[in-house]
Parts: sequence; structure tokens; C-alpha cells
Amino acid sequence: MLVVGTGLVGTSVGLALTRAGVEVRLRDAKPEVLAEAVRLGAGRPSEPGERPAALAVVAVPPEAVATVVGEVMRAGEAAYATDVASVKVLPTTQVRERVPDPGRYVGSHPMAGREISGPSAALADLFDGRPWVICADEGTHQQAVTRTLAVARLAGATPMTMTAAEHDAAVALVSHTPHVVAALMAARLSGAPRHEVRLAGPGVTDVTRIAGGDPELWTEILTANAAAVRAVLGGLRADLDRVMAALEAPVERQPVLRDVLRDGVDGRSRLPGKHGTAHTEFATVVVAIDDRPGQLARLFADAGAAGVNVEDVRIEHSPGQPLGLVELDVRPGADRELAASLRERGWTIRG
Ligand SMILES: NC(=O)C1=CN([C@@H]2O[C@H](COP(=O)(O)OP(=O)(O)OC[C@H]3O[C@@H](n4cnc5c(N)ncnc54)[C@H](O)[C@@H]3O)[C@@H](O)[C@H]2O)C=CC1
Ligand SMILES: O=C(O)C(=O)Cc1ccc(O)cc1
Repeated sequence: MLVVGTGLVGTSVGLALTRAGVEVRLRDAKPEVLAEAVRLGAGRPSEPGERPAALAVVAVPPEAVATVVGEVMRAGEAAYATDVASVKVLPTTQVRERVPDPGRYVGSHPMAGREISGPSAALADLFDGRPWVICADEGTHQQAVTRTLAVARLAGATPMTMTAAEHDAAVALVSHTPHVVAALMAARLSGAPRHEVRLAGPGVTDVTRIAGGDPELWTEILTANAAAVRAVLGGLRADLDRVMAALEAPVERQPVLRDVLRDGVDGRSRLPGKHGTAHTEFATVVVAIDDRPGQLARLFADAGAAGVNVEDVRIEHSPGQPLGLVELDVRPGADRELAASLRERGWTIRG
């Protein structure tokens, strides 16, 4: 395997495949970035003149994909190539126009990432249980698809196929427009007075988390998927207008507000939950803990001793307080049992 572009995604692919026992060669335009990926254990530097790799995974920004795929093919660095860019119509069209044997390339996109970039942000388990979309067309060689499927599976992801246009419409809804919304909301905080921002809690933090992404990369992504993002933003603008109008006369227009909020509850329930399964509503047990070493370890051990599986966990710190709140999500019904058992062991349960 060859990985070109050893930033967040490329290094994560290298780590995941190395973990699976695959020999991984690495290349990056920046020597210091390549050296960091090698140091982290994502593979070894690719040497000129080596026999072709079975597959190149091109993990560079979307507009550079076709150029790099062309280089890889012309130099005989790999027999087949895929890329991981967040848009698929742009790179697949450009590869078709610019690369001599475009059927040796198939576009793909692991639906996993982080709001920080570079090799030091990479994780071997980034793709575990996540969808990895593969976008073949009539001209794609079967081997390109087979090898990309194998990489997706070896990286721990769940491969799925769709056309490049279907992919771009889907990510406009679930990734690109949410990014714009997060950035717009986060930007409201920039000019706000300190005493207001100090009150922020996990709600606004959740809503704005992805706004931390690299503005250069996201400008490329939004430009490449402009039409599909505009379509989703158009609906959002109409809904914002409805909310604005309702807030002009909030007492009379309460039904409008209630509808908007109910639609939100409904939309959220459609999101996949843990392990990509249908969203399950968990019951939550909130435990107060002192900010002392070993408290979390003791809490998890006590939850384990109660025989209850913790499905998810969040920790809330109160600013300036030597106290934190740990929210343990468990299957509905198991919350009472867990709360009772933890109380017996001396924990303070909230709510
Ligand atoms: N950031 C994220 O959460 C996700 C990003 N993606 C896609 O993965 C790709 C890479 O993104 P990140 O890893 O986040 O970016 P990154 O900035 O961490 O890494 C990109 C790397 O590509 C290298 N590079 C750029 N042009 C090159 C060239 N011509 N030849 C060799 N190396 C080159 C850069 O030096 C850099 O190290 C993008 O296409 C992005 O759309 C896909 C899923 C998630
Ligand atoms: O952080 C998240 O929740 C993401 O959704 C990250 C992400 C960013 C870009 C992609 O192309 C795919 C996934």
C-alpha cells in the first residue's frame, strides 16, 4: 500500500493498515510531515523505483487529488489508486480528464475525521465502524474497487457504494452544511463580550465543535460542492425566516415555534447511534465527582461491578469548581439499578 499525503486522514489510514498487518509506504510534499507520520508508526517512506504498490490511497486536499493520481500512475508507483477527499464529483471528473487510464482509479471517502489536521491528530481507530463510501462508475476496473473495499475493511470501516453525485448530495446534508452552520454560530462568539461567552456550556460547544476545521480545506470542500450545499442552505434560510417571523409575535406564533422544535426532535431521532445502528434513546445517570486523581477509574470500576454496560460517557466541568459531573448513558431501565448501586457505594447521584 502507498499513502500519499500523510496528514490527519493519510496517517490514520497508515496506522490502521499497519495495525492490520499491511506493509505501508508513505509520501508527503512536506518532509517534516512525512517524518512525523513515520515516527508515529504509520509506515515507512516510499523510495523511488520500488515495485508498484497494490493500491495508492491519495489523502491530499480535493483540488490536488487528480494531479497526485496522475503522478502515481505515470511513475508506476501503484497499480490502482483511490482518494479520500470529502467531495467526489470534482476529483472523479478531473481524473477522467487528466489521467491516461482513469479506470484504475476509484473515488472513495471515509466518513470519519476530526476538527484538527496533520499527522499528530491521526488515530489508528478513526475509521472503526464508520461508513467508507466507494463511488465506482461504468469505466472503473473491478480491481480498483476490490482493493479499495479491502482497505476500507482492513481499516475497520463499513464500505458502501453510491454514485459520486449521490455522495455529494448526501454529504452536503450531513457534513458540509452542518460545517457552515457551526462556523456561522461560532463566529457570533468572536465579537461577544467575555462575560457572555464565560457562561457557555456543552450545548454551544457541541453545536460549534466542527467549526474548528481547517478553513483552507473547508473552503475547497464547499467550493467543490457549492450547488448541493446551496440546496440545503436554501431550505435552512426559509426555516430561519419562519423562525424570525414567529419571534416577531412570539405569543401568537407559538405553534410555528413548536413545529420547528418538534421537527428538530424528529430529525435528531433519525441520526445513527453508537456503532452506526439506529439511534437509541439512552437513560442517563449523572454522578458528581471530586476533581481528585483516581475518581474516574473508581467510578467506572463501580459501574462495572454493578453489572451495567456503560454505552457512552460525557464529563462536564464546572468552571472554577473542584467538582465535575459525569453523565453515564445506559440502556433504558438499567439507570435505576446503576444509580442504586452507585449510591450504595457512596457516590452522589444528581437528578
Ligand atoms: N479532515 C477531516 O476530518 C477529513 C478529511 N477528508 C479528506 O482527506 C483529505 C486530507 O485531509 P486531512 O488529512 O484532513 O488534511 P491534512 O492537511 O491533515 O493533510 C493533507 C496532507 O497532504 C499533503 N499534500 C498536499 N498536497 C500534496 C501533494 N501534491 N503531494 C503530496 N502531499 C501533498 C500535505 O502536505 C498534508 O500533509 C482531504 O481531501 C479531505 O477532504 C476526509 C475525511 C475526513
Ligand atoms: O468530526 C466530525 O464529526 C466529522 O464529521 C468529521 C468529518 C469531516 C470531513 C469529512 O469529509 C468527513 C468527516
